Amino acid sequence: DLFKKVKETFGCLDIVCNNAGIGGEVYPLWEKTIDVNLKGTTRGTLLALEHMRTDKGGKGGVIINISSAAGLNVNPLSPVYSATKAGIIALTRSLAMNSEVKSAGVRLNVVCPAFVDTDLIKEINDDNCLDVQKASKFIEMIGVVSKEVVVDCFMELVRDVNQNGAVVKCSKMDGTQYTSIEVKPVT
Ligand SMILES: NC(=O)c1ccc[n+]([C@@H]2O[C@H](COP(=O)([O-])OP(=O)(O)OC[C@H]3O[C@@H](n4cnc5c(N)ncnc54)[C@H](O)[C@@H]3O)[C@@H](O)[C@H]2O)c1
Ligand SMILES: CCCCC/C=C\C=C\[C@H](O)C/C=C\C/C=C\CCCC(=O)O
Repeated sequence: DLFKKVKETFGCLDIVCNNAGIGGEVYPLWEKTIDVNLKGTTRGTLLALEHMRTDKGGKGGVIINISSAAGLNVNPLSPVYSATKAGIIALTRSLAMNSEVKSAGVRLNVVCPAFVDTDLIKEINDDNCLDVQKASKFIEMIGVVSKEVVVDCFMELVRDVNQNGAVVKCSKMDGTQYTSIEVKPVT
């Protein structure tokens, strides 16, 4: 598998980004959206952890998952997509706050971009959006950030060893913001 090959080639696996994602709101595409976005990211995260945890022979590291502002806010035009992205935030934060994962030297953070200048928003259609006309107006209102803004945010979360469980939103309108969600400590 890919992670094994990385370890053989470079000696360890220390940075993983789960980025793959699609939009799809009609049957059977909405089920594929859950499979790719939520199940794919979950599978990638759990597998990466197995290879990175110091208590399992890894050297520690950081996992960055790509969610969306649609996972933080509501998105009436693509509710299934939005649900998958909310799930990614919950998965990432929960694992980041797990004491065994923390002790094993792995950090997990999540990036939540609003609209970004990529193929995903160029391909908005009746299959992945409940109202394409409204979506175009919505995108115009929210604005579109460049890929570089998202990459900068990603790199900051990789480099800053103090960041664990961070949820960072980047949007044209509000810039890059660390969100704060109350955590009730589990005893
Ligand atoms: N573009 C945006 O406005 C925006 C905003 C917020 C979050 N995101 C998220 O950013 C991530 C990247 O998307 P993007 O905007 O670059 O769009 P994109 O369509 O350009 O890229 C998506 C990538 O996912 C890959 N992919 C899709 N299904 C896959 C599968 N089953 N297995 C492996 N790879 C698969 C594609 O090959 C493609 O490279 C996604 O998770 C997306 O939800 C995008
Ligand atoms: C609107 C239809 C989107 C269809 C799915 C395709 C692309 C999705 C791209 C992004 O992930 C959507 C991101 C953000 C939109 C949702 C909410 C915006 C909230 C803005 C804010 O909180 O500042």
